[in-house]
Amino acid sequence: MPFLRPNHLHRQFTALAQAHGPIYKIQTPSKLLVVVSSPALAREVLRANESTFSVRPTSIAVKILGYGGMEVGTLPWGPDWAGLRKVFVREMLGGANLEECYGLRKQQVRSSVKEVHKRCSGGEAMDFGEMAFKTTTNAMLSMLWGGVAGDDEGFYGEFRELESEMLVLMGTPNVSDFIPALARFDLQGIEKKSKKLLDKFDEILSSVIEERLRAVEKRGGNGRKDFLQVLLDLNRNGGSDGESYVTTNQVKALLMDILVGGTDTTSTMLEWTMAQLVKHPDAMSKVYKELNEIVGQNDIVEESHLPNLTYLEAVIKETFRIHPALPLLVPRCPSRTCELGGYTIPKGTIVYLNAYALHTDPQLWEDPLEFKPDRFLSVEDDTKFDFQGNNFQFLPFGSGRRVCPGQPLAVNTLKYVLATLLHSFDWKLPAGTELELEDKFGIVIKKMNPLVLVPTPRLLNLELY
Ligand code: HEM
Repeated sequence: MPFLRPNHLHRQFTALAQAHGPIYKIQTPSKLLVVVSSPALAREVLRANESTFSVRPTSIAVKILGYGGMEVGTLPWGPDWAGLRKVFVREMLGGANLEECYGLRKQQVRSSVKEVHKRCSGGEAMDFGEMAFKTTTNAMLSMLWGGVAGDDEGFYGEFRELESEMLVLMGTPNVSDFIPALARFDLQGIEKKSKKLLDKFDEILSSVIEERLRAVEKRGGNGRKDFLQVLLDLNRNGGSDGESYVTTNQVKALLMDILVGGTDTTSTMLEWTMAQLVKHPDAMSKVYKELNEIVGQNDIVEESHLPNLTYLEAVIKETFRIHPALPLLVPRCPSRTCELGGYTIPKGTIVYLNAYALHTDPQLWEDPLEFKPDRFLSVEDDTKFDFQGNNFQFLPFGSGRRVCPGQPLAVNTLKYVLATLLHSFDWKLPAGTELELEDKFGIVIKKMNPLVLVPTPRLLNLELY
């Protein structure tokens, strides 16, 4: 334990697997951690024994900030989790609903293009990651509650601050979690800070809900079917199956799932993908060629173009392979003592699946640390390396019954925003600067230094901006 370096944990876990094999344990003062790093063992955890491994370890901060452990990510496997997950997957992120929200996403993405274009005229360099975060957050917020607050700079700033505070609290190792006897002293103040932070989030969510209820009462409905309205309808009437009723706190917890689970992860991947493209001009030229062929320079990118952008998809997959946003996925816990790889795993052990180790294993991938998107094009069966975790060599969104339910939304948003920003602008490093790809550890693995780029318009028709 004292030898672990939090800043390089996924790489250190990978090196330990090379020395000690695909399953090993780390003993902390009160918890046993097990790290798994082979496709065969990942399959055992995520598929063969998935009902045993469908519980997540939780922490004091995560529990408080998830409305008392009410959100999909922390609920233990069982009817409550299954009910909420069904609402999430079918009612909110189901294909038809995602399509219905396209107009809302598009509005936000086009407004980012406008803003970048405005800043282009002076040859200004910009922090690409910051812009990616803002675009993604606004796109998500517009789907959540119609962008009521998404256009508001003050709200955006406040949200940005609250979210990063939340990630810090969730990611800080808490003595109270490791030594429960000390929990009542809250030595690091994490419990107190988490409660205070939840109050702030709750104030925002309550006011958004109240505002919507007032609007609906006044106008008899505002005609919009964003996620908030879907949830409020379920809160009032239940679902079409006569079940799927959600309480007001569950509505808030589900909104938090998207706000916190969806924005930082997706925008971080946008930044990494752009960084890899800037670093690899050959791949960048191929992306531009594909955009010219599929979209053309006299049109704008629409989501209907996305299925045909196969090279861009390969670039995105290759980026997920080398820079998985959650390299250790979200840990699991066996609900009973069981066997894994010939070892006994006691109930309650924290099991990490090291996706980074699987993604960079030289036995599984040729030149694993090289950026080669073409490797995803030469796969005959295109479901082989899908984002659903059907191949245990490639697990950026996990796999099995607890696979990331936001995956379709995340990949769609990532592709759409990236295709639009690339189609509209050329992106270069400011003169005299160099690009490095160092990362920093956190709940989400981000670039250590911001990606600063200079955009130049590439479309001749100015009306397209
Ligand atoms: C690039 C973006 C994203 C990445 C890399 C990512 C990755 C993951 C991973 C690895 C897991 C754990 C899966 C497992 O244990 O097998 C997960 C779970 C989850 N993700 Fe995502 N995610 C992303 C975007 C999103 C979005 C957009 C949402 C919401 C709209 C979301 C909501 C969730 C939730 C609620 C869970 C918990 C599911 C459960 O425990 O049943 N994620 N995500």
